[in-house]
Amino acid sequence: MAKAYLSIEGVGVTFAKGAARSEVLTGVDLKVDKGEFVSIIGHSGCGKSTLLNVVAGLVPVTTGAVILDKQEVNAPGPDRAVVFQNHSLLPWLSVRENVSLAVDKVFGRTKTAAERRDWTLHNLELVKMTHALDKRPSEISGGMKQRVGIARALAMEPKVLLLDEPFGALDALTRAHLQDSVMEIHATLKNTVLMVTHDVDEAALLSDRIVMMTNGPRAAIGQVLDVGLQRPRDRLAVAENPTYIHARAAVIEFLYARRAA
Ligand SMILES: Nc1ncnc2c1ncn2[C@@H]1O[C@H](COP(=O)(O)OP(=O)(O)OP(=O)(O)O)[C@@H](O)[C@H]1O
Repeated sequence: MAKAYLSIEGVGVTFAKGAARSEVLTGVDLKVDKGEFVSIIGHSGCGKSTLLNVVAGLVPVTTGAVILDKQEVNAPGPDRAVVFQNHSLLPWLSVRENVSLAVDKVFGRTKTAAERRDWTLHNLELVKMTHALDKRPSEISGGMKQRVGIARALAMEPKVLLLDEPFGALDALTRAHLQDSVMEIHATLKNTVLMVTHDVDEAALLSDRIVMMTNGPRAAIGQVLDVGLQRPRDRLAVAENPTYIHARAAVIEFLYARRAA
């Protein structure tokens, strides 16, 4: 059998503080193919971000391993770019500089200065932010900041894009625009994406598969749903689509009937 591109194998995480230990994740197994968009959903505090942070290399596993493209993950790296809920842009740098800093770091040896400039612009074009190149983060909206964060992550050409509730702090309309942008980018770049979300509609609209986690402590994967919706997906059209309605209902049933917090 072909090996998965990203493989989470028997991952368990226990946090220890002094004598106190809390086992947050146990026996998490998940295989993600190249180009797949996978969402992780579950009740608050079950360990979704912890799992994403393990893949990012920010939290060490207590048991098991994460293998990405045949290499074991044990530290953060540019092959796994993370976009967090609250933007992490540097306030003293412009939009362009926030992205070019990452581009220079990753491609300083392999691309010329002109290529790096073009690459920075190209990624800001992908998220429709070239109108604000010289603005600082304090001068742009929350949605725009998340767009820049996504451009910065994409510009690193990661093997996996890790999204930790990237739209969680945005109003509904901005959120919808950003979700559409992420779908367009995914259609163009065919990148591999792992996204944590609380939002059932978002998970059903964006994902190929939805990973549903059991409640913590000792959270594990309870069920994995194949969404089975054709792409490209249109948010208005899917609302009437039986496959979408079924996927949504299955996640709601898991979260609120079988795993009520
Ligand atoms: N560094 C840490 N040290 C100790 N405990 C931690 C640490 N990080 C997370 N936890 C604990 O692990 C559990 C899972 O947290 P995590 O943030 O992964 O959950 P989550 O499902 O992403 O939550 P939410 O949906 O509310 O963001 C929580 O009980 C949290 O307090």
